[in-house]
Amino acid sequence: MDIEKVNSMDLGEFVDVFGNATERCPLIAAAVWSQRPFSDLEDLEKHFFAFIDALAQSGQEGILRCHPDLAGSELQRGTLTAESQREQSGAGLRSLGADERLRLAELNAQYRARFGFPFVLAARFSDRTAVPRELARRLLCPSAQELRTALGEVKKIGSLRLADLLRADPAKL
Ligand SMILES: NC(=O)NC1=NC(=O)NC1=O
Repeated sequence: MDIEKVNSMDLGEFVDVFGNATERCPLIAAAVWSQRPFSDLEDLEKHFFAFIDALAQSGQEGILRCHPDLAGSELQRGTLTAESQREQSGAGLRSLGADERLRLAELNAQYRARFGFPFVLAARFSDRTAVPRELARRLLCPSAQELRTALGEVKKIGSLRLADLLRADPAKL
């Protein structure tokens, strides 16, 4: 899809296509739409990120809370969004052993209890051994630093998803 096609979209089309660039946060796409026209993918991405950066901390934490746990109940139940499903499967999280899954569930629960939002990491840059290692490491970080780190992961996920969408053939959308 080329950027001219993106710039020609009405609000409904734009949110249909880009609404899940940030997991379960279509509001961001609805806000970014009004910033068109975009010069290229990088410019589009910049507007998504600027929206996130401009939010109050409560809004930023809200974005994190919209993310399903890695290897959590939604993965088991098959209720993940298509993008999350692909990302988590690609990291090998669908084939964890019972003990691996239990350890991740425990670490996710500790993390959420400490920070008040779920552990978020760009699964496409990770794998089944790195996820628990990163979770255990970040569990020890100061809250303010961890919020920044987690939002950085949201941006990595968004960047990959936007790149996929811009590469996608509109006929298949
Ligand atoms: N909690 C998460 O980090 N979730 C996810 N990361 C991804 O890359 N996809 C997800 O669903």
